[in-house]
Amino acid sequence: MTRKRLLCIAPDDKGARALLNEAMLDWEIRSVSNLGEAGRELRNDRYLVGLLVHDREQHRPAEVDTFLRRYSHMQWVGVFSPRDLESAPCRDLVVEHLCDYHTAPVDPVRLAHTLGHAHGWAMLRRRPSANDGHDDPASPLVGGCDAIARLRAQVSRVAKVAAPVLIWGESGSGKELTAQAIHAQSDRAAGPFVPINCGAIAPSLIHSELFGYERGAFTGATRGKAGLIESADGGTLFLDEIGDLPKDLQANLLRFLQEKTICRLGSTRNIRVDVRVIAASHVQLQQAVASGAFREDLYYRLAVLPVTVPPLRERRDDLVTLAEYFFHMYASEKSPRLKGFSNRAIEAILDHDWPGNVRELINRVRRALVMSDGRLIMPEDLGLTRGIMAPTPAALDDTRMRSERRALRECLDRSGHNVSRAARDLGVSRTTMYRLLSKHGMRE
Ligand SMILES: Nc1ncnc2c1ncn2[C@@H]1O[C@H](COP(=O)(O)OP(=O)(O)OP(=O)(O)O)[C@@H](O)[C@H]1O
Repeated sequence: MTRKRLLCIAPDDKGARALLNEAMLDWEIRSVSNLGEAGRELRNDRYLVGLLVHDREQHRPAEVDTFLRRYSHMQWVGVFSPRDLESAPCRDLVVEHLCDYHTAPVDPVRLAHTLGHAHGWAMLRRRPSANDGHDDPASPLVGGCDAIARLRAQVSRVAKVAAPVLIWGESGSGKELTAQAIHAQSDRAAGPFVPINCGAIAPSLIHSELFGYERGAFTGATRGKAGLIESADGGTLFLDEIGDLPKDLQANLLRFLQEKTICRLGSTRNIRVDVRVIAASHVQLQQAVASGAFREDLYYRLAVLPVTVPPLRERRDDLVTLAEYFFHMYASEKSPRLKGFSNRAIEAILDHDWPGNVRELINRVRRALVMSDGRLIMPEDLGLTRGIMAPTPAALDDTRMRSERRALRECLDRSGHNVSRAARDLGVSRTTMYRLLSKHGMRE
């Protein structure tokens, strides 16, 4: 049997030891003297139960409130002097955050009983999940499923070399986070990570944004300015939605990748820049190459190390881990009474197809933190009650997308992933089939 662990926050260690006597021999107890130390301990280690011995001199109610909000996934028991409990802010702390409290002088045997009870509750509330997503605390990519383990392994491998990386994945699946992980594990980690979304900048501005300009290069250029490539010197440049890069700039980027120099707009001087390029796209670039929208030579330059981020629906084992991770990440936005997800909410999360991937999950969890007024999040707080909600145009779209995706997947499986045969079975042309596959971000 694993030992029960307690984090005790008490101003003096002797006082804490006196409280936690022989009745708690089966506990592993760590005692700290203030909230700062407690925060450090909780960032490094996991506890289910905490004991707060309140000290009026040291603990400002607002600070304690912020601290307990942050660690609201734990069960907290408090010890207060009778005088403390006369003050309204202290009483609020008890009501909002604690599962139980004792008034000093404390009976150690009763306290041990309360803490045991709190531990029992904490164990009941804990959901077994894939390593709680902590099997590699150094990686920002949360999740323990095979697909994420493979992605983490790929990240470690490509981080060791300097060649360009091309990340493919649906929108919101974690491409930028993957790029950040590669940068953080590379020998450029101390240098800058500069992201740019090629689809979000007006085509007329991308050139000067990427390559910079000299004074007088165009009307209004009263001063010269370094571009994003230059500002990433010594680090990593992340080019998101690379498929949206205009054709003329594709040629400039290719030249930069080949020669490692850039030339600012309005200048003839080449500047040497040491930058690793990671590009990302939510569409299959091969199709853009086939249609002539993307330069083939640039594609092969960028795709030296291809990395695929799997969509969330292919990481079902991680859904609960991720939902709980974001619940805690945004815990400061919730009412302290809200303790977690109801079983029905978990079922709804597992049942949903997540077309918007991890970003959609974050948005739904944050919405639920604000909308829920009970102790547990319900499916309706997440906006995941299909039967009850009036169908909106967005919901209809969602349904159509889902059935299209299902039909595509089934046909492809039946045809042994032969696109021509799957297209025939569906009664569509091969071109339409490729368009559908691209629309749904499915690779074949
Ligand atoms: N495995 C993960 N663990 C924790 N957070 C994640 C994970 N994957 C994605 N996220 C979070 O989800 C959000 C969306 O991820 P990100 O921006 O990396 O997606 P993207 O694929 O680059 O999206 P887009 O294509 O729209 O630019 C971010 O807040 C990111 O931190």
